[in-house]
Amino acid sequence: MTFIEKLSAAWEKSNSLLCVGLDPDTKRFPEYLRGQPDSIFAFCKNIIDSTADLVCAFKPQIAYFHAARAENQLEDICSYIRENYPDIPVILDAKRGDIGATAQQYAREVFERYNADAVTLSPYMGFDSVEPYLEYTGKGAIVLARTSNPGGSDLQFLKVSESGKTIPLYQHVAHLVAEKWNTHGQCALVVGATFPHEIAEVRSIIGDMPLLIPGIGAQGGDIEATVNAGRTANGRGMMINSSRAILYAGIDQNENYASVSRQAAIKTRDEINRFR
Ligand SMILES: O=c1ccn([C@@H]2O[C@H](COP(=O)(O)O)[C@@H](O)[C@H]2O)c(=O)[nH]1
Repeated sequence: MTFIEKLSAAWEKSNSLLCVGLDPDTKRFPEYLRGQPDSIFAFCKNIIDSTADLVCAFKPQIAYFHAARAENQLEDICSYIRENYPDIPVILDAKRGDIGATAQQYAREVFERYNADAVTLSPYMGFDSVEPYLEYTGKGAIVLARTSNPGGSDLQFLKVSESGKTIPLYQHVAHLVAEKWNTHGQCALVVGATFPHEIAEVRSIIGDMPLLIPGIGAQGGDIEATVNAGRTANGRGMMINSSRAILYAGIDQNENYASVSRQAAIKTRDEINRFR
């Protein structure tokens, strides 16, 4: 099954557009897990088990695993999801971008070592930096267009000329991905929930291509405006990510933290669904 087929089936089965982000910050772990071996795996496993029926995807953020020298635990988490929740796509948030030869190695890492269904990519180095990921023909390539952080405007709002028109760079990226880079139909784009106007602009360029939308929850993005701007005609088309607001909702509850995370995920899913 390709990434897009798996995502479509997950939207259908879960009736959810929520993507839970796995950003395990050991400093924020509940007391009982701190200092335990493999605490990152244990923390994420509990979150996964308590939210799996509420999500259309999980998105591990690779930086948290690298910083803690915990790549082996990332491998275990990706395997755990595949074995126990085979219908849920795993998006590895790595924001890769490098020359082709190096990109080949990164693509091996994400698709062979971690066996993720999709990866996030920076478009800054152009098509040959993205191509090695596209060669894994059933896997997803999710390209940054308009990121959720304020500093994204430094570059993404620069005006470029395309077909005689002047448009912001993030729109040019959306055109490139939709019209040229989507060689196997497995591409998607990242647009932040903190910029609903830009979500609508990108949606008008890319048709029904999926959007990965981080920025609700801890970053304060507006769920109603996000859904109104990004949904497709069938009320889908989005993986709306929340990480910290779900992961750490209940850390003061110690062993019960994951049940509080579940409540936070239910609330977020339901709020998203209210506006679909
Ligand atoms: O534009 C972007 C692209 C990726 N991210 C990532 O999403 C999550 C957001 O975490 P929250 O705790 O829900 O704020 C995190 O992994 C980022 O690296 C993003 O925020 N913005």
